Amino acid sequence: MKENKESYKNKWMQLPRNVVVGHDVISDTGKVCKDLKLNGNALIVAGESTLKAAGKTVEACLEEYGFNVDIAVVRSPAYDEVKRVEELSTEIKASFLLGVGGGKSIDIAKLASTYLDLPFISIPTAASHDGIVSSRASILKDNRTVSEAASTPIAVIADTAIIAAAPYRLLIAGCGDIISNYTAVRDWELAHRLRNEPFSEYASIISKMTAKVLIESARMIRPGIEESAWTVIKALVASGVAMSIAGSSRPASGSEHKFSHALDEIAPQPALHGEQCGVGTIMMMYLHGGNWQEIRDSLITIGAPSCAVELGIGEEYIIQALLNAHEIRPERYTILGTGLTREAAEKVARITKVI
Ligand SMILES: NC(=O)C1=CN([C@@H]2O[C@H](COP(=O)(O)OP(=O)(O)OC[C@H]3O[C@@H](n4cnc5c(N)ncnc54)[C@H](O)[C@@H]3O)[C@@H](O)[C@H]2O)C=CC1
Ligand SMILES: O=C(CO)COP(=O)(O)O
Ligand SMILES: [Zn+2]
Repeated sequence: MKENKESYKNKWMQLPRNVVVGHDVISDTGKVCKDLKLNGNALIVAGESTLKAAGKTVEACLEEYGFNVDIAVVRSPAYDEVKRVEELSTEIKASFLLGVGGGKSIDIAKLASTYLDLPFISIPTAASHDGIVSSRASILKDNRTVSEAASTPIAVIADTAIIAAAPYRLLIAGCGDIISNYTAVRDWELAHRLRNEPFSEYASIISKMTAKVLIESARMIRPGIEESAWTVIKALVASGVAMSIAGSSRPASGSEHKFSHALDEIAPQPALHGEQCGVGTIMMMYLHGGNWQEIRDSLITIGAPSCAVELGIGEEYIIQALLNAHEIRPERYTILGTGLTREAAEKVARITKVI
């Protein structure tokens, strides 16, 4: 019986073909696209500030190689933005998309290209998250973050000069997103033991290794230094590869991410994704009975937030997010189980000095 063409797509490990990292690699964008045999019309998907930081350069480099280029400026990673990008892509008969910016721009471009079945190129302008190469997109649906399967970029172009020049806070956020892999993998192992959830040794080892290497190099992560950008980008790429191998965000998203997503829903001014995940990791590592002090010390060494005050979020929102967290993606079992009591939430936040 001829297997349904679509079925293999639930089993594949989709990885990017070319990952280009280095000083001024952005000027190779046209060549990278030509080498990938891409032709025709390109659609750049970027935010306001990332259009200035890199989008206009990408446009010029593509036009130099004969591509027609259009630009979509996006704001929040919501479905209506994805829809708008899809419609524009269809209107201009785009043959490929390029996500230029932080995680939100990249996710919107990633998901729109998935729906359109078009090639997608990821051009991070900051090392702030590990969605750079992943086969996932985290999109807002009714104010709740949902993680969707998406097409892995066919190429990643990470210009370390641009990334090093981005606000240092973004690099620190990327470190937080990587360090969070420690508790994400512990949650995954727990779900495998308690619920026989499918588990990938390879993906979990790669994911833990990114956090270990980053923590060991915490002292050399500094603002404005391309070497630091390189170190974090390599970790983010490896973490994204772990997600692609697992075919889910499990290696990089557990209870600490549920906490961050819960904060996004209730905090008046959420902090950056990676900053919230870092603080969540401290508390979830405590719940796991692990070395939460090491996590906290590493975040402090890097200069990342380690408490509510440094996140700029009130204590009550931290407690409430801890109480709500288990309801985010309830099918994903973590150390939060069926939820914390208020006493337990206050205790973990106090003992770990988050509040
Ligand atoms: N798909 C996946 O596997 C993953 C997705 N994510 C998603 O990514 C998002 C978080 O990404 P972030 O980058 O933290 O948020 P973001 O996309 O909102 O970017 C943060 C801010 O940095 C600015 N920025 C980026 N590059 C800049 C530059 N070079 N110069 C000046 N400003 C610059 C952006 O304009 C934005 O204001 C969340 O929505 C999260 O859910 C996070 C991890 C994995
Ligand atoms: O942020 C991510 C990994 O760092 C993606 O995780 P989610 O699947 O929770 O959106
Ligand atoms: Zn994350």
